[in-house]
Amino acid sequence: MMFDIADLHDDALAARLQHRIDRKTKPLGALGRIESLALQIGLILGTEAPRLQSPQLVVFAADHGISAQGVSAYPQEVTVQMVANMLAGGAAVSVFTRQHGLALTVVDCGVAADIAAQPGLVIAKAAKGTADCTLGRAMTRQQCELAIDHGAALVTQLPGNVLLLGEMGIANTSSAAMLMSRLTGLPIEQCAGRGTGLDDAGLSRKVETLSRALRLHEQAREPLDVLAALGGLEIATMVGAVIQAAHERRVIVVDGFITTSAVAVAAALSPAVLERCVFSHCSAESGHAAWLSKLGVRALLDLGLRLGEGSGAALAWPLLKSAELMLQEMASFDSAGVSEKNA
Ligand SMILES: O=C(O)c1ccc[n+]([C@@H]2O[C@H](COP(=O)([O-])O)[C@@H](O)[C@H]2O)c1
Ligand SMILES: Cc1cc2nc[nH]c2cc1C
Repeated sequence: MMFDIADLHDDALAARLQHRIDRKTKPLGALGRIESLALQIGLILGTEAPRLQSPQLVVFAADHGISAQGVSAYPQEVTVQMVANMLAGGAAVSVFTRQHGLALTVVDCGVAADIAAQPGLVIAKAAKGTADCTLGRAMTRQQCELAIDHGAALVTQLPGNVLLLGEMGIANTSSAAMLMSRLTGLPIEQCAGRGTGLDDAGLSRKVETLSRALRLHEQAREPLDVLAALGGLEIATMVGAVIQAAHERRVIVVDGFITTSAVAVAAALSPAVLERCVFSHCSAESGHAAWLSKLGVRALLDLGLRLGEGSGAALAWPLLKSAELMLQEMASFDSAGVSEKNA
């Protein structure tokens, strides 16, 4: 697995892209964040005329041993039930990917139950769920590395140049919150949220449980150790997918709190990964805003979303498409014969 991702610094290309954007028929800067998005897409794809091709939304699914501690508002079997729903076309991510013509793949990275082979499903199971990390490591180092390899191998098989991240896993906001706390140094109270909808008592119990797990794994400090001790199989698989996609210079669309945890681990291994990431939205999960700001990034949307699945990434897709088409199709002051700004 390659962890050294080159940074995208290309001042000449950045200047050419910015010039193209500035010559479009609009007051300077008037398309706001769509302009910076177009610049970013051009830099990732390494061209003044970027084309987004064959966008792939991948949902990484797995179960979490820590769900036995009552840290989620829903039971573990919802993971496999929602995978079935996604494949049958009835989940939010199924609807939004269909709406926008995005390819949808669901990956069983470690769902406790076995799922029958079927179209749209990839089986890349490093284990049948993680162990309860309040009692020991969530994954062995071997399982964790196998999951990372699965994610990288999967991306090499996907067409196109855009990867949209989604995930499904009951209790995975617990893993993501612990990763956030350990990677950022923020106290767990600022990282853990209500997830699928815990009440106040449930949230207190979750914070107490996660504090205990963090104390048990006090020694885990290096990114891959932290991931193995506290992470999830879907998160580890996403880490591999993100690193591979960054290496191949794909545009990576990051969804909510859990997909951010995978990107944060990947960025801890190789910071230039972040230059390839577009953050679709700021999740309503309470730690997400602080994490985005710690990472030094800004999300496109703020819609109160807290679903996961890649639903936010799919909703943000038309904005990426508009940024691409702005560069491609919008006239310039010269081509349209529009008068320039007053001197
Ligand atoms: O993406 C988010 O920001 C997000 C926030 C809260 C919940 N989720 C989804 O809800 C599940 C995890 O919530 P929980 O309460 O079981 O830890 C998992 O399937 C996620 O996809 C996702
Ligand atoms: C119903 C349901 C759908 C989900 N999609 C992603 N996480 C989820 C959690 C639940 C509980």
